[in-house]
Amino acid sequence: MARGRGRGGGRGGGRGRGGSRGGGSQGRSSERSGAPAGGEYSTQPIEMDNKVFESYYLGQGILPADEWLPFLESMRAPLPTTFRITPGKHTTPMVQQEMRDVFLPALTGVQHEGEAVPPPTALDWYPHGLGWQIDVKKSVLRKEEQFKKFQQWLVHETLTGSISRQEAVSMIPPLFLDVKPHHIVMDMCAAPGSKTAQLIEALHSPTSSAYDSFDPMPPGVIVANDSDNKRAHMLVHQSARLPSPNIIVTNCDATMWPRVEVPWRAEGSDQTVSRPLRFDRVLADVPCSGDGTMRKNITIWREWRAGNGLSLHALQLRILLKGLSVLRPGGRLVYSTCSLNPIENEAVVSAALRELGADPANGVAGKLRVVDVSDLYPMLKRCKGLTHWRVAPGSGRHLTKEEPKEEKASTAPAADATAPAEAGEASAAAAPAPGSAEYLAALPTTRWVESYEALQAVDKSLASRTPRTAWPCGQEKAMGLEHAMRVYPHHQNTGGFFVCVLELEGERDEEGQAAGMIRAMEAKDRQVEAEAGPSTSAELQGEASSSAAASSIKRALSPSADAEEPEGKRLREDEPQEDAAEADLVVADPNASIKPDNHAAARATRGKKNDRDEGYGMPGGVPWKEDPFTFVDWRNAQTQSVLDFYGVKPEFPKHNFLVRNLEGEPLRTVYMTSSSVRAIVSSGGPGINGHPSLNPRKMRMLNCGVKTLARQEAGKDKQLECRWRAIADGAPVIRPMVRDEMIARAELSDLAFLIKNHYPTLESTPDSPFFREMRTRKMGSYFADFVPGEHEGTKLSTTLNYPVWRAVASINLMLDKQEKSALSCRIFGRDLSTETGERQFVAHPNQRAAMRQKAEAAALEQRKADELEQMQMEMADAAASSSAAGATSAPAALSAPEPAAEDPEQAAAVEATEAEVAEEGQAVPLEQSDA
Ligand SMILES: C[S@@+](CC[C@H](N)C(=O)[O-])C[C@H]1O[C@@H](n2cnc3c(N)ncnc32)[C@H](O)[C@@H]1O
Repeated sequence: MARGRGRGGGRGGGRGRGGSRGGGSQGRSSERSGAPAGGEYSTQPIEMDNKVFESYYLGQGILPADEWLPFLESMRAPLPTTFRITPGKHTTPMVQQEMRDVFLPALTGVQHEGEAVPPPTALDWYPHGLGWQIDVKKSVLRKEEQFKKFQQWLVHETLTGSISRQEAVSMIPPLFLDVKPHHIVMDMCAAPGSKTAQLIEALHSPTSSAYDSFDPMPPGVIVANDSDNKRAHMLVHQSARLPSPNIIVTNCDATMWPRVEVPWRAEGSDQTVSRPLRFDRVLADVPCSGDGTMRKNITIWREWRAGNGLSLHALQLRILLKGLSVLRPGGRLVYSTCSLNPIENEAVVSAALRELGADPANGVAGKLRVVDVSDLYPMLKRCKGLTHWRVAPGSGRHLTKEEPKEEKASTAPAADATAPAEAGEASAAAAPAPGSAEYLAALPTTRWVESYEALQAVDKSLASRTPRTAWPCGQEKAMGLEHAMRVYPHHQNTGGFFVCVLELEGERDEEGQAAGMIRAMEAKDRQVEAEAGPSTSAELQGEASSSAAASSIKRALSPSADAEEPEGKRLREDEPQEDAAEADLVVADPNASIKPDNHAAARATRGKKNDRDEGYGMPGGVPWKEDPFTFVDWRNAQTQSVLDFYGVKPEFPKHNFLVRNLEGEPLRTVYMTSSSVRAIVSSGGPGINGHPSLNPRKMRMLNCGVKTLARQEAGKDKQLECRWRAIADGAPVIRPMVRDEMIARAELSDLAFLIKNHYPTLESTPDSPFFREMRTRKMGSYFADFVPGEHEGTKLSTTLNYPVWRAVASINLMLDKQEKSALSCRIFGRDLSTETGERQFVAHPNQRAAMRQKAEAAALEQRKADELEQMQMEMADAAASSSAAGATSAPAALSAPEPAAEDPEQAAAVEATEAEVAEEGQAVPLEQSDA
């Protein structure tokens, strides 16, 4: 079971108002309601009180006794909203500055109904001051103007990927994973993707928040996986917020992660070998009972029982062991849960350590060690991992004798929470009661069973259903389990979390796994190019008449028959349903939709129809039906037109263009991947059912790379040399590798004009050097560098780069409306494109989907009308010329209609569609994660 809905989750909402519902629990019920197991929403207030929970954790001794009450109090308080500013984007300094210089002062000293409202605070342990927290009531957010504005900013910047809303504790595991740009990283249970976002950020901007530290295409790879198909698609949306050529999204049961073969070449060698993919870093943020999220998922209060954690232990261990099996020697794995239960935490790690040979009693360290990271992030308050815990496998009276009431206090926490406390040991003197004696006496009895053998003796059937590894082996201290970290809510006003950093024995591998894969791909590319011999693009243009290309063009013109753009399809089908409170700071819990996935492994085995079926299962019951992932032959005429027009430098990765059709033909959208991603995607042997390679199928790949080029229709007057327009997402990757003439220097005033005016005609543009220059250019895609400067009292202090489209008679900044509006507000303090200056963003996914569909339908209609008009004109031309020449052949236009002309109106329609698609791709707000 995953944390959240099902047995124990729900949607977080407003602040509990303390309506009491019996049981003397004044102030412990919440008007927040939650979804019960059946999925129906309850309007009943939920009691934030569970005596079984208290009895269990007091018995586990997870905290010193004097911390028990503050802990409980904190667990009942609403969780503050936390967010991170995305590092390394060129907008990062602006967003940081807005937070520090605009919002922080505006939100300081605010009074609401006579009470002081606390201002936002920076998370002192989060690097570069990028993490923030705000702890105010919903009523304040709704009523106070400053907070309303702040909230809008937060939602808008989240939609554009400049901010990620994420629970503070969820930010911890990726920090300790210590991802470097050359690492191949696996996020085993990644959805909805808040930690994946951090991993992507770390790969591209490892050491600093500054844009100059940003590497648009580092050597490494992030594989983001989730077994739940719908949730895995959330990862596709998530990765679209932070576009990267280095990402692969997969939909596997992590316990069944396949053997993936990749080409690899050692430094200095001239031999490429095929070897299994190994990861430098693995994040195992496993499904868990989620009781560390009770401040947000209040239904867990009602549903909590000891068995929830116990039933997940085996799955968690299997995921961890699989993660370790794909980790390279010397590699690092971070195991984490948002559960406080040692059965899901220390017990899982202890079992893995033993599985990998740790036997401290006999002086054997084993191949795996728990890393002491106590010197890292010292401002982060955390407790040591437990070295002893107890197991309560059931509630039957036969399991243990009822403890005498006076001994009940023995289950209260010991002063040293990490010290072993024998089951049933009476230590009342050392354990001050968390409340009165009566309070303790009223707690229900937890049936602790001392050992697996003791359980077998009293209940064989229960023993057969209980994992032996749930019990400690007694060597936990020697195995270093106290180096694990427990984060408790009352220490820093957060949720609860468990994090353990593990490293496999092995040589330090400074270069990482990606380097050998990239060497292998480069060697292959050199060989392919040498074999092909020198080829001019003029020669290659002739190949465009091949039948594959012709049929592809036809498909491109007939979108309904086109299998491309699977994402668009998915966006509609898998739109995450979020509640109406989405635009509020406290957003719906993404894990509310997690269902238990205990049987994923079994389903996966059943899903294998025969030995030739490399699909290996159907997580979530969904078969793998993805369009092929095919790299485009660099000699393809379309690719050549791109290489020629953009005048790419020798280092341009011309072999790394990827499309989603079998023919490898660029039709509408072309993706770019890193060479390391290409090594993974294009390998594993020949695919089946015509798929070019086996790995994507084995990995149940959903998506990879970054959208980089979009097809633009040629104008009537055939001015368009290259039909491929740079997309903003992929622009940072290709911009550094195009000829200088493709990049035009522009001023802040030019940016203001382009924001204000949508597809302005060239005649209407100001007489600035940038627009003068653009008027002389051929129709096509260019990059504008907006350099630091001033305009009407506004200052730009960093260079911004965006693609622009030079149409026949107009020009446009190629940013979607939402992004343009955010940019304008950051720089000019208002949206210059609207009369009111209000921000323009669409927070709700259903609205976004509707808008996108409308724009697509309008563009399609427009295109059909244009095609018809074009065909009629050409037929008329052909008829005129054939009658003039006395010829009888059919008009050429009948067999190959020319695409419609590009004029400002049509360009605007296409751009609107593109904008909506782009918007859709980026627009899923980064949920306040579970994580
Ligand atoms: C705790 S959530 C992960 C949160 C995520 N790491 C984040 O930061 O956004 C656990 C995830 O594990 C997934 N899951 C459950 N069983 C799985 C399995 N056998 N293999 C892979 N993923 C699994 C669930 O679908 C769920 O999305």
